[in-house]
Amino acid sequence: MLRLMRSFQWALSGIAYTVKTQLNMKIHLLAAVLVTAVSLFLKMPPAELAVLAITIFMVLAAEMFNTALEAVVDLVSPEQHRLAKIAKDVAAGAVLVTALNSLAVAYLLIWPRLEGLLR
Ligand SMILES: Nc1ncnc2c1ncn2[C@@H]1O[C@H](COP(=O)(O)OP(=O)(O)OP(=O)(O)O)[C@@H](O)[C@H]1O
Repeated sequence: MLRLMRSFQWALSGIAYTVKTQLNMKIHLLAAVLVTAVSLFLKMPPAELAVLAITIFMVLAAEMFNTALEAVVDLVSPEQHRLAKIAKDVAAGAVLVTALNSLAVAYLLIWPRLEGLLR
């Protein structure tokens, strides 16, 4: 039980590290809070809220994997290296892909409802 609690604590400190050190993570979290508030205000059905939740957590998890990979690359290759650049750029690209996906999901699920309200 103690081991489980320690692992949980370490996982939380990984989340805290990412929020503290990565500006992008702060931006993702702000966007997540705004999208959640708007979707609750719009009284979206549970299935659509679930899609939004999956989308939001995918972006946050991708940013954390990116941060972890950056740390490993800086550890093993503090000097410039072609492969270090590939690793960092591909990981950053993965975050961008999840962010683009979140824009598509917001456009498909939230925009039609907001547009309906504004009419
Ligand atoms: N050891 C390295 N060798 C080669 N290129 C690197 C290395 N470290 C970083 N780069 C490249 O330099 C650019 C900037 O990387 P850097 O890590 O400074 O910022 P970042 O990727 O935006 O991450 P963050 O700002 O979150 O620390 C990226 O294209 C990255 O791939």
